Amino acid sequence: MTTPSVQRSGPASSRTTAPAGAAVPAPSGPDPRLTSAVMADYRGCFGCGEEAAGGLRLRRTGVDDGAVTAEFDVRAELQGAPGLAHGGVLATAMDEVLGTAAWLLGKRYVTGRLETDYLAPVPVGSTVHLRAWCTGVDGRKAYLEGEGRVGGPDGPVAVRAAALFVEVPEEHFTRERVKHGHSTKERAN
Ligand SMILES: CCCCCCCCCCCCCC(=O)SCCNC(=O)CCNC(=O)[C@H](O)C(C)(C)COP(=O)(O)OP(=O)(O)OC[C@H]1O[C@@H](n2cnc3c(N)ncnc32)[C@H](O)[C@@H]1OP(=O)(O)O
Repeated sequence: MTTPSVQRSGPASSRTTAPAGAAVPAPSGPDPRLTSAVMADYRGCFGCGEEAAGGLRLRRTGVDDGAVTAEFDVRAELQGAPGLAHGGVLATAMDEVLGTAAWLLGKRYVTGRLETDYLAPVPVGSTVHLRAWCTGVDGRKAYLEGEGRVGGPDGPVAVRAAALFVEVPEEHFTRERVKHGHSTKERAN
């Protein structure tokens, strides 16, 4: 994935900045291992799942200039201050689109660190247009950045994020389910 030409108005912290010389891999699409029964089902995802009634219902829209694109509508139940999107909702949206960009690196990643800058209030009723891209991979660590704009894909940036994702084995997901008694078949029941 090539790093797109976006302007940043402030640096990520040292913990979310790729080290000099870190490779920026091309998006390879989901690794076949990610389509296992454990990893394939995101219907209940708070960020993107169509069955998560109170969730963001973020829609992935494609890849543009090396960045993953997505959008979501700020429904009334996603507000914090009256009439404005909750900051945690915007952080969740950034996590989701950054996670999608990490997914396209073809391995299993989880968020290790997420940094968010809030630049402008986001009104209820607006659509947030999101982009995320990888700035480098260093061993198990993938560095990603992203932004959310309002008023259209080229509108002003309202939220910006930088993150470190860490590659994990599939057992990362199964061992917690086993520990807490959740079955992968549970959702079908
Ligand atoms: C097309 C279809 C698409 C579908 C797409 C679906 C997309 C879904 C999108 C979903 C999106 C939502 C996504 C979500 O919400 S993921 C859910 C939220 N995240 C988690 O639950 C993760 C919880 N944390 C852990 O499990 C462990 O702590 C991890 C796995 C992260 C690391 O524990 P582990 O024992 O395995 O490894 P390690 O500790 O040796 O660390 C390894 C390296 O990483 C460095 N490090 C670690 N943490 C930090 C930190 N905070 N700042 C800076 N550095 C950090 C560390 O120094 C080390 O570096 P080095 O010493 O090697 O140099």
